[in-house]
Amino acid sequence: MDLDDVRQKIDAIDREIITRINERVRLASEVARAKHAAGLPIYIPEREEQVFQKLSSINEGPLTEQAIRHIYREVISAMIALEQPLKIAYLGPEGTYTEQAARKNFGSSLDYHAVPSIADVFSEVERREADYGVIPIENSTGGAVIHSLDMLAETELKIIGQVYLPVEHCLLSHSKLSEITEVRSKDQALIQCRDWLQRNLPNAKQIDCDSTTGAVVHATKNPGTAAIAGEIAAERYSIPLVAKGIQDRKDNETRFLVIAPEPNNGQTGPGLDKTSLVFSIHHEVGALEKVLRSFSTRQINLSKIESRPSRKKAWEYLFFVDFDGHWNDPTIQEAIAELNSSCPLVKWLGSYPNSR
Ligand SMILES: C=C(O[C@@H]1C=C(C(=O)O)C=C[C@H]1O)C(=O)O
Repeated sequence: MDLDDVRQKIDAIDREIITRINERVRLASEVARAKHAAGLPIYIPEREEQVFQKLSSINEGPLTEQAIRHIYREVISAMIALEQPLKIAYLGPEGTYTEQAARKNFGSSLDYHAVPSIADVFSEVERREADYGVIPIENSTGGAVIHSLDMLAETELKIIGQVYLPVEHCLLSHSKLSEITEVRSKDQALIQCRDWLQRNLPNAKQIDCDSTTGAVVHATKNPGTAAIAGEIAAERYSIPLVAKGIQDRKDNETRFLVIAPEPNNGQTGPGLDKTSLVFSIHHEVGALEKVLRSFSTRQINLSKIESRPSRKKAWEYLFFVDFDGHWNDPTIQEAIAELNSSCPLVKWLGSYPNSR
């Protein structure tokens, strides 16, 4: 192989790619401006998912579907940033898994803003200080993030997207494993590493912190202490990795939600959307079963149900469900009409692309 020859070919292809990418950006900008003039949002999750789906169907490799998504995610992110400086509020501080999820969803060109609590993410978007918010909602090992569920029941904001992020926890410390007497992290991370901690640090004190990053900052200053956090935090705070992949399940994943002032306008397509809903029931025999039957008789697949105290009256509950399909699907509207006739509360939380 003549190296120079191949490199010349690569250079020519690069010229062509840059021209074509800029052509694509110009066209998307035109769409964006038209949307802006019509008072519509520039960022349309369901349209992006359609683009990603189309790309995977035409991709013949060797690049993977995921690699193609990453590349296009960045192209779209850069176009949006050219047109409008969208601001994304996320549960911080910088370096949290929620920041990784936000960047995975919106790409690296937007304006990211860390806030100290889940409630602050909601209020930033409610006050229009941020265009979108990103919050954790559930982990495959540790379960629900109850604070997020409680906030969703109260807010007028809508869920417009979801992000799944594989979560690999690391033990970070300036001390050796045998010298560690205290481990700090966010409660969910401690729960996800419960068995590992029991086996490897049975005598260490476990302390719950507001964020994994907060725990890392503490560990950088206090010998004998360790933090559980992601590898990114280790790099950012220059603290050694004592152990990697310490979560009890290798397939540990967290699901995050993107929240916005307005719901998505359109559907992604048949079988490609998910809907979240919260409802309450009367204290009657079979009330919950009746609701579930409204879904099952119509072949609507429930992917999750979670109950929480209503926080209005003792021993009254709210039920959070996720199911396949879009709020505007006629079959789903039929099921909702049944719920409305028997439930004191039925609140749509949003419909969004059911992408991984
Ligand atoms: C250009 C559009 O807007 C944005 C950019 C997209 C793109 O570059 O493909 C897709 C969806 C939107 O987030 C559009 O709605 O078509």
